[in-house]
Amino acid sequence: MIELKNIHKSYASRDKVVEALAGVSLDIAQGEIFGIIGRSGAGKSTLIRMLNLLERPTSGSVLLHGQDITKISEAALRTLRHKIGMVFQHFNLLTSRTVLQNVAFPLRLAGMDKQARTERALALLELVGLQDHAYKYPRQLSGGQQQRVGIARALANEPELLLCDEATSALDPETTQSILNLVLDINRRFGITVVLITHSMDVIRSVCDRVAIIDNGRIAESGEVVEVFLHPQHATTLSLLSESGVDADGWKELIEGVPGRIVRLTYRGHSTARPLLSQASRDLDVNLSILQGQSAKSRIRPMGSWCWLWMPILRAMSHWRHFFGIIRSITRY
Ligand SMILES: Nc1ncnc2c1ncn2[C@@H]1O[C@H](COP(=O)(O)OP(=O)(O)OP(=O)(O)O)[C@@H](O)[C@H]1O
Repeated sequence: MIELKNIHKSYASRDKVVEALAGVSLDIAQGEIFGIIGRSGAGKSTLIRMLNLLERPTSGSVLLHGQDITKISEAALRTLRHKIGMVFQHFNLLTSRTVLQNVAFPLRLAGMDKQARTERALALLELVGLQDHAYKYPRQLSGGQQQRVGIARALANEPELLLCDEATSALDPETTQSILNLVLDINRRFGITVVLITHSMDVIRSVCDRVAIIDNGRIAESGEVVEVFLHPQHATTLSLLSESGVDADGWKELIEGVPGRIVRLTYRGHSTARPLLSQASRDLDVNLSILQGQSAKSRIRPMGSWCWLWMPILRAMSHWRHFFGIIRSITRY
């Protein structure tokens, strides 16, 4: 649905040029929730703003359904933006307008008559669970409620793409989860493609199908969330994972001084809950010891597990593969 091709973006400030994006290429599929994560200053906001051309690339192309939107007229771009909703970190609501007026605002800009836009805004408020707050002002709502208003407003023109720019960063963990559940629900019910940027791997794990890690204006790595969590490659990914409690690099210390073979097994999906290791130990007659392991959940399904095993006697790896069948990977150290 969206293709970014070799995007560069430079900003000239008084004494130097900052290269915010240095050759970013990405594909985002229709109907998926795509997460972009990186440290502060990595280029996330610049990147997400390329998708509706709030920022224009210095070079490179942005293709939406195959059309390069950097080349379309301003009038065509205005029409296109109606089909792209955006949710902001600090909600960006009009403080002097009621909740209902805030949600109806984009409909007014699109020329819808008053009765129709009031009906649609009320339906949207019901969708986000705020039907009883229509005539309040933003200041009378909690942060989480204000973000629900922001989401209802972003959905007003029935967008096919929803951009979430740090939409949960100003919220506490419980409210964050309820907003993420709402985003997931909207994605499932209406098939809206969602691109979200965040600092948090927990946000990525909770809702995203795929993720790109951005570092210093470049894509450090990208892929299915499960794969990136189970097989992180880049130092930034490892440190972001470690901050969210996934010590994906801890095995290096474990290996030092341990005699025998060490293998790392990863498996995913429903096999996560099966007693695979004890079964394997019995059936293959090997002794093993678990040095470290973890299992985690992504979106609504179990994401998978990994563990490092110490095995004084290690049978042929092919036996293991045959035995588990569903094992994702076996790495031998
Ligand atoms: N309008 C601008 N003028 C000059 N430099 C800019 C501008 N916008 C962004 N930058 C610079 O580009 C780089 C990337 O900024 P960007 O806001 O995209 O990062 P970010 O990953 O979203 O950071 P944060 O998580 O802190 O919001 C930074 O070095 C930033 O200072």
